Amino acid sequence: MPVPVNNSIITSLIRNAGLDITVEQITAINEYINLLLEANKQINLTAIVEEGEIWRKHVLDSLLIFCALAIPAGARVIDVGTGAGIPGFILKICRPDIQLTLLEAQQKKVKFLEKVVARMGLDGVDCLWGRAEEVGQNKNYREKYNLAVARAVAPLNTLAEYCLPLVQVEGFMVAYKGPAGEQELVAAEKAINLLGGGETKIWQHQLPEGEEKRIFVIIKKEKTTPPAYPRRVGVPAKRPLK
Ligand SMILES: C[S@@+](CC[C@H](N)C(=O)[O-])C[C@H]1O[C@@H](n2cnc3c(N)ncnc32)[C@H](O)[C@@H]1O
Repeated sequence: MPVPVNNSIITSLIRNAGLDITVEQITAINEYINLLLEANKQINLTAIVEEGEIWRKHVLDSLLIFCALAIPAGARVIDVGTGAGIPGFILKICRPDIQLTLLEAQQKKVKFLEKVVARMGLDGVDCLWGRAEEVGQNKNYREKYNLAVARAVAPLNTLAEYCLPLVQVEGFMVAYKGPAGEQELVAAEKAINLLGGGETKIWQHQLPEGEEKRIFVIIKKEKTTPPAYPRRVGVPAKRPLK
């Protein structure tokens, strides 16, 4: 069992970023972290295993979206390439009103996601095993979300092809990026436009202590995505739109 990080340290870490968190939410996130670290002994879910670093680099980073974008009550949110459920689970714990889909290509990770949902009794979470290229062509998911988020999945031009087909017109996609986020946005501008994206914004923040630069690329969907996108599995990564 990991040594719990002091609640007041967590609270000040999060408050210093302009956010708030309740004791109940800290407890729920700790429960998730314990499940994550336990499962990580069997399957590779996270390279970060020190609890304070999990709070800083996974939890705080996930929560920063609340500074970058107002997410409407009851929003339908999809986390594309969620891995162990980051940022999706963290957002759901802090905003239980959202309807969350966790999309992940690796079945063993989806089994972990399902275990977390069952153990923590989370409502309104759908764990979906699949590839974004296929799910984006499925009428049950295509253009059904107010918000698509993705962290550490693909360069922005590929990621836009994974995410934008899932977002309804007037909705948003948010890509969690590091320092290369701005350059990736320049390289992805044509792809974003072709896929129905419109206005784009950058919101940035330095994580405390390590001071890693975090860039959030926020893309508003303004037109329907043409039916040809997303292309077949593997094509958006092999031949990114230019
Ligand atoms: C580096 S992990 C990041 C996981 C998590 N988002 C995070 O920030 O910790 C990338 C995940 O995206 C998944 N992935 C990559 N391409 C995908 C696709 N086309 N459709 C669905 N999942 C995908 C991988 O299986 C992997 O679990």
